[in-house]
Amino acid sequence: MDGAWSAAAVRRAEAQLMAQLPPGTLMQRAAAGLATECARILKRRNGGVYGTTVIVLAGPGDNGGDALFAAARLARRGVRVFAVPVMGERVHPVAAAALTRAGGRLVANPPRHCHLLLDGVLGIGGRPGLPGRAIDRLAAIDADTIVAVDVPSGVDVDTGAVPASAVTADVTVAFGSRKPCHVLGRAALLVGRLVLVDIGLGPHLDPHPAVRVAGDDDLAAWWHAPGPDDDKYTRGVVGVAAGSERYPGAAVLSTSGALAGPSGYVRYAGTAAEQVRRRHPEVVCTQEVKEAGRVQAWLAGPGFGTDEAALAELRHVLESPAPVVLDADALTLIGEYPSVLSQREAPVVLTPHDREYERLYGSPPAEDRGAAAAVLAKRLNCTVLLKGHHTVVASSDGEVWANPTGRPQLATAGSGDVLAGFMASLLASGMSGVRAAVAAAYLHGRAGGIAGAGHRTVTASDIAKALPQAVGQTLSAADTPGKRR
Ligand SMILES: NC(=O)C1=CN([C@@H]2O[C@H](COP(=O)(O)OP(=O)(O)OC[C@H]3O[C@@H](n4cnc5c(N)ncnc54)[C@H](O)[C@@H]3O)[C@@H](O)[C@H]2O)[C@@H](O)CC1
Ligand SMILES: Nc1ncnc2c1ncn2[C@@H]1O[C@H](COP(=O)(O)OP(=O)(O)O)[C@@H](O)[C@H]1O
Ligand SMILES: [K+]
Repeated sequence: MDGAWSAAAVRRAEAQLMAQLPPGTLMQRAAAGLATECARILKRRNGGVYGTTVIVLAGPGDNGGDALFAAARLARRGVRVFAVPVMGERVHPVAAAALTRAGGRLVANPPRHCHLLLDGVLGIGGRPGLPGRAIDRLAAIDADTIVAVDVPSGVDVDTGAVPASAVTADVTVAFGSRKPCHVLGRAALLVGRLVLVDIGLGPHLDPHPAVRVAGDDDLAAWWHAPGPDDDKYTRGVVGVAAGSERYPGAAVLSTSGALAGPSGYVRYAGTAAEQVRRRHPEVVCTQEVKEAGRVQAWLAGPGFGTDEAALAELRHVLESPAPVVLDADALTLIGEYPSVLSQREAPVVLTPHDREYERLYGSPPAEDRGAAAAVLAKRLNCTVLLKGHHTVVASSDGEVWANPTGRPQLATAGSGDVLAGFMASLLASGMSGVRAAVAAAYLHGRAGGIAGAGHRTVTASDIAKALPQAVGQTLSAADTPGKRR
């Protein structure tokens, strides 16, 4: 499991590491990694490093120091470097001297164009928002590539919120570890491509990051691959209560998602039985939840309606001792009748988008989306998967995960139905609520990538079709492909 660490946690780790090293070592490691990445970008875009132009926006702290030391390394390779102090004249004095010694210049008025702009305004010591001079400079300079040093300046490092102006980077070179702003909220959209530079912080970081980020190895360790003694029941039976006469498609799509998961049997209960059977002959269909028989997990809600009949079906699902995923109309019903959840003991995963979140919580999610998911999870004693460009999962005891695989093509009608069906299958196979939510978002995002490769348009059906390949790719990429049950 990877993760993102808060500014305070990074500082604690840095303090431990710095105590073992000669002064300035860490900053030199950071600057060396940053200069290497800048040189790579300049070579790729301009065929070489020599003779290119780099502008540094330099703040007063160590973030500016990193940028200036890196720029000094570039200046020694023949890059024309112009550094602009953006908070009065305050800049890291030792780094500024190193830059001038290497032939770079500190200027108030840089050229209008540069091949690469280094954003060294603010790092983990920054409060949200940019100083005025930095905003003016960013607007006036035409840069081929903007590289943010550690974080895009102006973002809220610990939450990913962007309450005021901030830099939009093409590449962010982060030191030691990810920070929450790299993976959460609007800030994550300003990061561009993230490059991590190892400065030796790893062993000193708290084992519990502020935000967890799953990878292929986690998915493989959690995945329940069938063993020789398994049958379709022992692999888990998933029940899908979705669709209505008006929205039969939601039933078809959520059963598509469920069929792509690891469980051995999919039951469908609802009025779209005919359409589901026609599209998926392997699904066993009934008209009502009560007739469906035993399952190891339920999904309820997509295209379900919010009338009396839907509420009654939701109650039947919640009476079952099996874990459930509640999506779409089921979330609206929970918002209206929160008491239907009160007797629940088995795990519940809620999968709201922002409008559904508002129905459940009473106000839209805060810009700190990790905290927003966590407060709702705590209040309702459920796992919450808060959808968005960077989907977040929170457990009721405050564990927060950010999904690293999403992409905008996933924003297509019915995509959430596929996600919810797939998640219910993971739950039925025996995964915990949090893992099922994290794993479903991860593989759904990856399936979107497979379906949308080469800029192809993507439909929800395409995502469902790509899910088995996403699973295959993920398990093959990991060291240990799937555990036996
Ligand atoms: N501590 C270390 O050993 C290392 C730190 N590194 C770098 O150091 C950075 C952190 O440096 P600092 O702690 O000096 O902090 P910053 O460089 O982030 O800047 C802090 C300064 O900016 C001012 N400031 C903060 N927010 C502002 C705002 N919105 N508007 C105007 N002024 C604002 C503060 O008052 C303070 O003077 C990291 O992000 C990283 O780039 C790296 O060199 C790796 C090693
Ligand atoms: N801009 C975006 N970038 C990446 N993923 C997105 C974006 N917008 C939405 N998504 C994802 O697309 C899916 C949409 O689900 P949902 O809103 O429930 O759609 P529907 O109700 O039509 O099925 C979610 O997985 C969500 O995280
Ligand atoms: K920065």
